[in-house]
Amino acid sequence: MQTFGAFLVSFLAASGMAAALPTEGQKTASIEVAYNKNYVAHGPTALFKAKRKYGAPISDNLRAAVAAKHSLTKRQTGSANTNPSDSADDEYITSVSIGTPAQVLPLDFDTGSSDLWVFSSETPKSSASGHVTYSPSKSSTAKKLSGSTWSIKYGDKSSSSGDVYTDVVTIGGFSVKTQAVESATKVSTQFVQDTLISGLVGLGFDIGNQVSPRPQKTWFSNAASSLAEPLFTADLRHQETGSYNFGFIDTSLAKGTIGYTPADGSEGYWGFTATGYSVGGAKLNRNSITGIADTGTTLLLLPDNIVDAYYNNVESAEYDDSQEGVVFDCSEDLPSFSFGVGGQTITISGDLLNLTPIEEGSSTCFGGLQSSSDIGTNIFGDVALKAALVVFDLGNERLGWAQK
Ligand SMILES: Cc1noc(C)c1CN(C)Cc1cc2n(n1)CCN(c1cc(N)ncn1)C2
Repeated sequence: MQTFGAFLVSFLAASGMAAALPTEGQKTASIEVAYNKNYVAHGPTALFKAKRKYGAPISDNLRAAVAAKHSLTKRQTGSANTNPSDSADDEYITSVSIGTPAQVLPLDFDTGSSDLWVFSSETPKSSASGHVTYSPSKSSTAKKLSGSTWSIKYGDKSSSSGDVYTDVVTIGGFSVKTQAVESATKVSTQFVQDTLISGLVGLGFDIGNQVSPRPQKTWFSNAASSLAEPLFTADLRHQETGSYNFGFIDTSLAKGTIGYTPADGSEGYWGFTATGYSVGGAKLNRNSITGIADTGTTLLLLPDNIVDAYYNNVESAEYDDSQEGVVFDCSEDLPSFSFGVGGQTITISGDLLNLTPIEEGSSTCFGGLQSSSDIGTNIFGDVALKAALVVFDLGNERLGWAQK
C-alpha cells in the first residue's frame, strides 16, 4: 500500500508538475516534493500532534507513549496531565509513578517548595486513611537513605516530616532512577483531610530542600541534565485538564508571545519582578511587583494598595473576618487584572478572579486576589498562573510568561 508521501510524488510526476521551472514570462511555477525515505512514522506521535493542533484532550497514556518514544531519541522530554482538585481549582493533581513495580500516586506539583514527599506505609494508619500510599518495602528499587530525615512547614501553617528513601520516579514518561522520596511519618491535619493528594513534588530550587544532614535534589534538578532543554512549563487551567511539560515548550498552548524575565532562585523559589499592573484593561502603570511564581498556592497574593485598587471597582466587595479575605456578591461582574512581565502583558479575566461561593449554595463569593501583607512576599499562585503558559527555565535562570 502506497504511503501518502509516495502517492503524492507519483501523483505530481504523473501530472507533470514535478520539477518544471517557469520559462521566461511564464506565470506558473512548481516544485518537487521531496519524499523523506528516512522518516519512520510513529502513530501515537501523529495522533498526539493532531489532537494538540485541534485542542482535543490528550490522555496520560498517549502522552506517555509519545514521551517514551521521543525519550529514546536523545531529545528526552516528559509530559504529564494535571487536573484541578475541585470546583475552586484549590490545587492541581498530577499522577506520579514511584518504585518497581510502579506505585502511582496523585501528587501536588509545587514550584514554591523543593521536597518530594509522600504518604507512605510509615504514615500513621489514622492519618493515611483514604490516601494512596507508597510502600518502599514493595519496591525492588527502593533504598533507605539511612540517617536522613526531613521536616517542612508551608505558608498556610500545614506541615509534614519523616525519613528518606531513594527510588525510581517517573513523571510524564520521564524517569529519574535515584530520586530522594521523602516518606511521611507525620502529617498535619490539612494534609490528613485532603485525601485527593498523597504528597508533593517540589519544583523549586535545590537550596530549598529540607532533608538533613544532606539536602537532596528535586526531581526536576535530577532530570534537567538529561532533558532536551533544562526547563519545564506549567499550563494550569480553570476546571479543565492542563499539563506540566518537561524539556520542551509547546507554544501552541499559548496565544501570546513568551516574555522572559530573570528568575531569582536564591531563596529556593522562582522569584521575579512584574513591571506594573492595571485593573479592567486600563494601561499598565509602572509600579513593579516582586514576588514568586508558585503553583502550590491557590491565590494571587499582592500588596494591600493593589488589592484595594482592584476591589474599589467591585461594588459589594468587603473584608470578611471569618473568611480572612475579601468577599463579594457572586453576581458581580468582576474586572480583569493585568500585570506586565518580560515585555508582555498577562491579563487575568474577571471570571478567574471569582473563586467560588464561600460555602455550598452561598451567594457570597471569595476573591482570587487577596492581600500578601502577613506573608512577607507576593505570590503569583494558581489564579495568576491559569491565565498564562509559564516557562520555568532553569538553564537560563529565567521565567517566561505567555497569555493563554
Ligand atoms: C492548598 C489547598 N487549598 O485548598 C485545599 C483543599 C488545599 C490543599 N490542602 C489544604 C492541603 C495542602 C496544604 C498545602 N498544600 N496542600 C500544598 C502545599 N502547601 C503550600 C505550598 C506552597 N507553595 N505555598 C503554601 N502552601 C500547603
